[in-house]
Amino acid sequence: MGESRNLRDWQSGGESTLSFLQTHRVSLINELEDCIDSIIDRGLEENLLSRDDHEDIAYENGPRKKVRKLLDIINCLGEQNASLFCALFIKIQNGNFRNKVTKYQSGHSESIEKHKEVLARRNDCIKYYNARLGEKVYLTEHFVNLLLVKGHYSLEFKKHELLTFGQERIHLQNNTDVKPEVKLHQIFQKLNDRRTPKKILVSGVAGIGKTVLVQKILYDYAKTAAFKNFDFALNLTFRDLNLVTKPTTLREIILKKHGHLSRNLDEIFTNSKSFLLILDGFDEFKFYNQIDLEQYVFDPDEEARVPQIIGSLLIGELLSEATILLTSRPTVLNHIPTESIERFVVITGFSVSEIEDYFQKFYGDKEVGTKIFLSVKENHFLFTLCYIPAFCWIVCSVLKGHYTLNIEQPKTMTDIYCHYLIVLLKYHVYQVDCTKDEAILKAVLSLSELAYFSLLRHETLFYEEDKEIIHTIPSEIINSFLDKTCVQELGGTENVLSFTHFTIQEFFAAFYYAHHEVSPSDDVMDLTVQEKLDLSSGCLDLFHRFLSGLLSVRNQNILFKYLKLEGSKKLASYTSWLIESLINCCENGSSILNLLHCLFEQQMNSLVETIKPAVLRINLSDNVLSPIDFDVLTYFLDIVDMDIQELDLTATHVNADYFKQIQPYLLRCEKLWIGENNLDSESVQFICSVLAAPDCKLQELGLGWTQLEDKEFLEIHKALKFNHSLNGLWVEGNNITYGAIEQFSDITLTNTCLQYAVLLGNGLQAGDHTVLMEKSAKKVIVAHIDQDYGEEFWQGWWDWIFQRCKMCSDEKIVSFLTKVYRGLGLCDGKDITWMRNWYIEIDNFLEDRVKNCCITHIKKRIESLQQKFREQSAMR
Ligand SMILES: Nc1ncnc2c1ncn2[C@@H]1O[C@H](COP(=O)(O)OP(=O)(O)OP(=O)(O)O)[C@@H](O)[C@H]1O
Repeated sequence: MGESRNLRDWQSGGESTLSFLQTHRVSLINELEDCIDSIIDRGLEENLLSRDDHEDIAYENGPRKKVRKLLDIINCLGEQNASLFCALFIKIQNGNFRNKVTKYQSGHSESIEKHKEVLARRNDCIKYYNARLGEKVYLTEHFVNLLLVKGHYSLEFKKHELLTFGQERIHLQNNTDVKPEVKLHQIFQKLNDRRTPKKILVSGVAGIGKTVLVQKILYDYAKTAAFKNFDFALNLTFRDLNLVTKPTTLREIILKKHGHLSRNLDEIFTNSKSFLLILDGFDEFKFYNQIDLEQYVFDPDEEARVPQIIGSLLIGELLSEATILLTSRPTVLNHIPTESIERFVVITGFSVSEIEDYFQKFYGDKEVGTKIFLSVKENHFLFTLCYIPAFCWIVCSVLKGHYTLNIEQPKTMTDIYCHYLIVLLKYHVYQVDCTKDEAILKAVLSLSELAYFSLLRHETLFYEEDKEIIHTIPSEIINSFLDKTCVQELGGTENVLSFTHFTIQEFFAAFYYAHHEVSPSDDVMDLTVQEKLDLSSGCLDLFHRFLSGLLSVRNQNILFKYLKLEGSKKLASYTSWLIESLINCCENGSSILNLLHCLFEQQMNSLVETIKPAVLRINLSDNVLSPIDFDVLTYFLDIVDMDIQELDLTATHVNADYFKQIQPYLLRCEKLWIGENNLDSESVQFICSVLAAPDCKLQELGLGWTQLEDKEFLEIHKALKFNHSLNGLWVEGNNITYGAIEQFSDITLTNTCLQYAVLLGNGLQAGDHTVLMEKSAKKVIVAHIDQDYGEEFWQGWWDWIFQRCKMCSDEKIVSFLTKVYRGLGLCDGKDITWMRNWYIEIDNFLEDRVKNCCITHIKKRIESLQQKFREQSAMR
């Protein structure tokens, strides 16, 4: 008590505080040792101590040394500060702060602090699969929020996710109606549950961020006030646990990685309520199928095999009060005793904003990151898998050219998927199990066989037991590329497997085709097989691109280097098929986009040079084009340097930026079809500049159904005054009024080439046409169907309309044909035989659509349209 009086006597003796502290130094050390931690924390909070001083004191070994250090520091801080400290000592001694600590507590909090320091140090950097030596990626600077959802969702939704591509796939991530979101800080909290969950399972496909999430939890626990329910939190990885093959105890297991806790483990085990144990990467556990639930371990010091200890922890027999968080890829979930799991969390990865955030953080520059993000976003298929952080990492590293696999800079989508394959194998499978190369290669080929035959059967989801082949593939490979969904069925739950995404399945299917002899009845490249299996060419588009990319010399070399895969014998026959198909498409004007992608995948200019079609007709219609589509187009047109007889960009969402990119090629074009695009005035200006260019070759220009107004139409009129090539202008189904058409009709005075401007379905009334007919320019303005232009002219137009109808979805049919109907309505009542046939044709066509349409309101609209056509036909 004497010492205590010393401190209280501090102000009564009349001496200076500094000399008081010096004379009573010994007694003060005794007096303050019990509460030194509180003093320094408080000192820091009240700015009496700097962070550095606080750290210096905290690092001293033992409380008495800490007090000495503090007194030394105070000695240098001057009289005034010394007085403030003394006041603080007294306050703390009087118990004015609730955190006055006992001797035991001081030791306890010291251990926690020390442990937190260890965790913070261990987790402050993200461990990249493929980081360069010395390269540091700080968690605080690079962590991007991950989307976590509760529990399971339906198989229907899963299927939808698998088959959705591009931005749409990424947007599905935010669907909180189907997937209730859990925030990271809520992971251990009670959320409409009866009790706080103690056993938590976090699952997610390969590379989705499970390990990074674990790091984030530990780092936040160590460095912030988060997860403060836990005094101690620590993690064990199954990769390390695999190394323990002899019987052991939980204590020994923990101490192997957390030796600094040797003096705390007893306390942690007794007070397990505030202990968080994270077990990361169950899918990597060599003994995952040996979690023996018949024999438990009840005591942390009881010896047993690792699977038994893990099983006992999960089931709650060992440290029943502790919180256990287990992470795993989904494919091995049925080996986890899920009956004891109280919370299921699925990491679904990134959504749009997180992907953008990832890119910005990766490049360390917001602007650069956003720019690259936008270009990837436009790449429909590439963007699809960006919900997986590891895929984002591959895309970013590849685009930055900072790739350490010693592979030539990837150029195409297949290159990036190849990297994904190799990274998952090299940095995961090889590390889990150093099986020989041949075994891994064999397994990859078996997996690709599964992908191929499932593709032939239109299967994206499959039951494990139905697929013999699955049992022949080592689990490390299955776990890396497949996903598992648990569904409620009559009589219990069932596990349904799928590839991580359909694009991965297509990639593996192409891998199979490239490296296997397939029987003629299973040859998906054969048109009769495609027909028999009801595989329309569209559903094999990506398969074809991957096949071309995988067969390319570039990727064959990579596969040989990393998988020891012998070169495919199919390259020569494939390239001749590709060249022949491209030539056919160019000559007959059939859809060419996917073949251009396949050609681009080859990255072989000499191959493109062999393409010498008689004419060049490029049909890209009815695809919503993205910048990469224009890249593959320009790649082709740069090498095949011929005049373009026809370029069809109908219904492609082409816009001014794309027009700018393809300007040089437009000047090589004789017929340009850009109808059914919403053309803004900038795009129209652009077309006008092409028309007015002295070297313009355009003979026909299709601008039907492009929302043209009078202003734009008159711009075209102006440009045509300088044009010497255009014969026909097609502007059906726009919003052009009589006034503008009348102005346009003087075009024959300045332009001698133009022979017709087809204006069907614009704002003309029945009488307007007669007035126009009386004008001299009548031969140019074609606002209705009559005999003047002959059957052949109109038959060509009709064939085109009809072909468009066949391409259109039911919904689009209604809007498109309504405009055609309006156009036909303007035609006079002359009895034209061929028109009667058209009405019959359209009636049959609509009849067929009505029969097959399963959406009631659209069906009704088609029926009503059909009725209108019937009435129109009857009036003729
Ligand atoms: N939240 C995140 N923020 C930033 N990068 C992330 C994040 N999550 C994952 N990554 C990136 O993705 C890579 C893979 O993540 P991680 O290793 O955590 O995945 P995983 O789900 O544990 O995969 P696996 O099942 O293959 O072990 C990381 O190396 C990192 O580059």
